[in-house]
Amino acid sequence: MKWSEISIHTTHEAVEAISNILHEAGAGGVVIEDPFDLTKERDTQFGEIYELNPDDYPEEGVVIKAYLPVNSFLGETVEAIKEAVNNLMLYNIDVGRNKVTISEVNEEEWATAWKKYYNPVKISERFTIVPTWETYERVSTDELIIELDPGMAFGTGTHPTTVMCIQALEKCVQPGNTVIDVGTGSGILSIAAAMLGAKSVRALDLDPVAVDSAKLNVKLNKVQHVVTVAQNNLLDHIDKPANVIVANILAEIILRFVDDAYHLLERNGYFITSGIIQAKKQEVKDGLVNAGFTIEETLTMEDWVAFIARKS
Ligand SMILES: C[S@@+](CC[C@H](N)C(=O)[O-])C[C@H]1O[C@@H](n2cnc3c(N)ncnc32)[C@H](O)[C@@H]1O
Repeated sequence: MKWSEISIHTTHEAVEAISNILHEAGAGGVVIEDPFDLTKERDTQFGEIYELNPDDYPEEGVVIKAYLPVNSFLGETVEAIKEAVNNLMLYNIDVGRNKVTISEVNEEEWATAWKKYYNPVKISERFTIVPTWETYERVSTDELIIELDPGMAFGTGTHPTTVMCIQALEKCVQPGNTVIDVGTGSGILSIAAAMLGAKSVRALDLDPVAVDSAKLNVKLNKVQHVVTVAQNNLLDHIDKPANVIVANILAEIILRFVDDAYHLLERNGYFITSGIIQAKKQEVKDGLVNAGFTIEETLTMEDWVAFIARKS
């Protein structure tokens, strides 16, 4: 298996939390390079003093390194790590420089390197995701094919959190529905909703890279007459009601807008939430129920959880 090294330059204060995030993201081994180690008295069990190479250590702060398997959702894993580290600021943890670098495959190569691990994949009853650079023959007449060039945005379609959202959309979206996709990334969920017959879909993301990528993929799949893509923070300033709201974002972020989602939904509307790790399952469930939702279904895949909640 091929590994990619992720390195995060941060503070002593954030070491434990970031190490946990890396472990949760599936990192194989975490290495901490702390300049304090250079000045510590050290000797081996045989009494020899051994030396560390100062070039391996940062002048200030700490560098945490971890190794991630190179697979079709390496991009998503790195994005999710960055997002989780940024979120530490919400808990008043000083993350310092918070400089994230990826090596082994460098950043430019990385944009294309993962392509060879990314093939057409059937991810639900009806949907198959096909990378733009692959040719694919439709297997059955009712198969829905999403062509995708995720670039550097999250959403190759193969990540468990995305797969569960698409499966949930298949159950919830009725022809003629209006849909809002919060944190659209590559636009994949909005495209899926349009292909399921939604009459209008709003695809929102805070990250301009995601907005550009979603616009490109929406055109590629010829659903631009249904899907509008815009830069937006969660549901801020959105006032048109919807039948379905879908959000594949981290638990902490979902909890910030459950009330907004409840108010924007039509009666009997669905709120599909994903991106939730097992440890946060109960907290999100409580948040949804407290806002007034009924949990219709809980989906799980690997260590991830998704909810289909309904406004009655
Ligand atoms: C895990 S990705 C999901 C991408 C895609 N929807 C999928 O399911 O594959 C989460 C996305 O949420 C976006 N995001 C994070 N915080 C946000 C916010 N406050 N408002 C809007 N989008 C946000 C990120 O930029 C990222 O593209």
